[in-house]
Amino acid sequence: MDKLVIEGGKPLSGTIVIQGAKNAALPILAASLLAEGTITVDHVPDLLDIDVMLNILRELGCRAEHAGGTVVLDTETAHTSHVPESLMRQMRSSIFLMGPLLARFGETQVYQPGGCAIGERKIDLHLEGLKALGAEIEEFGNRIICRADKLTGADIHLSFPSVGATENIMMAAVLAEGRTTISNAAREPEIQDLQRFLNTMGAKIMGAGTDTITIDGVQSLTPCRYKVIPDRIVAGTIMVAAAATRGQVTLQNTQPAHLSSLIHVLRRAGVQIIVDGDIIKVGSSARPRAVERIVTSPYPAFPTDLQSQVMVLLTLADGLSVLKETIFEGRLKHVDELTRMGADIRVDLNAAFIRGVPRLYGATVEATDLRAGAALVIAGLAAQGKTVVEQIHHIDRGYDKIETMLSRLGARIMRNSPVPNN
Ligand SMILES: CC(=O)N[C@H]1[C@@H](OP(=O)(O)OP(=O)(O)OC[C@H]2O[C@@H](n3ccc(=O)[nH]c3=O)[C@H](O)[C@@H]2O)O[C@H](CO)[C@@H](O)[C@@H]1O
Ligand SMILES: C=C(OP(=O)(O)O)C(=O)O
Repeated sequence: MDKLVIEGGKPLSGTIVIQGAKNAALPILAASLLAEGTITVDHVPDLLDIDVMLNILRELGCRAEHAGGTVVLDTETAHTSHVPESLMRQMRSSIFLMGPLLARFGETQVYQPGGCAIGERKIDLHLEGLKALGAEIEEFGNRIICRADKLTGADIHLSFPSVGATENIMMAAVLAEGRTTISNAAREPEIQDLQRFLNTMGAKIMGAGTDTITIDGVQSLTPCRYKVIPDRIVAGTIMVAAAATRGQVTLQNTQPAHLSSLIHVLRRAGVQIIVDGDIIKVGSSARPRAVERIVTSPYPAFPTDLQSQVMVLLTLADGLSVLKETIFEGRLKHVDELTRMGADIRVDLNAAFIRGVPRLYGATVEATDLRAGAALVIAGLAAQGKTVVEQIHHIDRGYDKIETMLSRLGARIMRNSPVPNN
């Protein structure tokens, strides 16, 4: 099992180019099945989850290559709509295959998806949406069979603006007959990216980024070349790491508008942030200030995917901060690990009360999920002494060689080996 070894206490400094977004690339790769031919997707990060998605697509009969950040995918040869259980269980995003496979083959057999243990993560809204479009769905334990001779547009109201359900319904509705309207849709930037990708292939979708998305069904889609948006969560992770180590970092290839809620929180904590086009400069030399109340909520509010990273900054702040997690009921597992590093955090239901301490101390800690792992890496960078982060396959799901990225910013971090003395 790989580990990250970090010698903390060195401010991050330098310039970094932000990778393409995992959460945009994954649905885009699944949606490629809706067109038959060669699709090229640029700026696809080199991640475990992307490998799993490409393996599933290969298993379905597609040809897929991923080199130099570009995926070339031939979907014409896809010949089955059955996804093996072992692959489904490797990540949550395998569920994105359901909508496109149903639309293309008129039937699909999938399984309950896997993924990080951050909460129950039901898929009822995905299934209800597909049923509204005309699918018949049968569940046999973990196994789900969806069939539809024909998909027909429908008005679908989501009781919660689920990102994945919005995307799955969009993908299924693209080739349906007539108009589909999704109300209370999720508004995340990755949904806008999916709309742009599908429209580039000839779909007629409007409204992504608002809470009402309208999809006018078309007969077929044409393969295209497309570039994925920058990863706002990776950018946010680096911004917090820069602030927590009291460093100076310039981030290139960002979309600052996607990071407004984080920028607001960091400024409240006293971190200097300069935005210039697609560049964000983050600088901090003093102890951060506590932030009274941060609540994770659907976009454009503060993202759950940055909750654990920001918590690390607040463990070092002057005063008492409160951070409330409202999206996933099991996403505070990093608290115990941060406590091992000297943090003073009390959890009451879904709220963390964080009393800042002057410093954290290196320890051996375990990544319990993707973003919790990223948070522990930030804690290790800011801490005094050596930190070992275990179970880092979680981190590899979402960060393209995190140790290389951080080493370029001067961090003393190595995979599986003693840290260098730079
Ligand atoms: C690949 C991807 O894009 N992942 C992101 C996506 O996950 P994902 O698409 O899984 O997140 P959702 O927005 O669907 O889930 C949010 C909440 O809705 C609940 N829910 C969801 C679907 C459903 O059918 N029934 C139901 O009850 C979930 O249990 C959770 O409590 O959005 C999350 C919330 O911003 C992010 O943390 C993930 O990084
Ligand atoms: C929870 C996340 O991803 P997934 O939905 O793929 O598990 C994440 O990116 O933080």
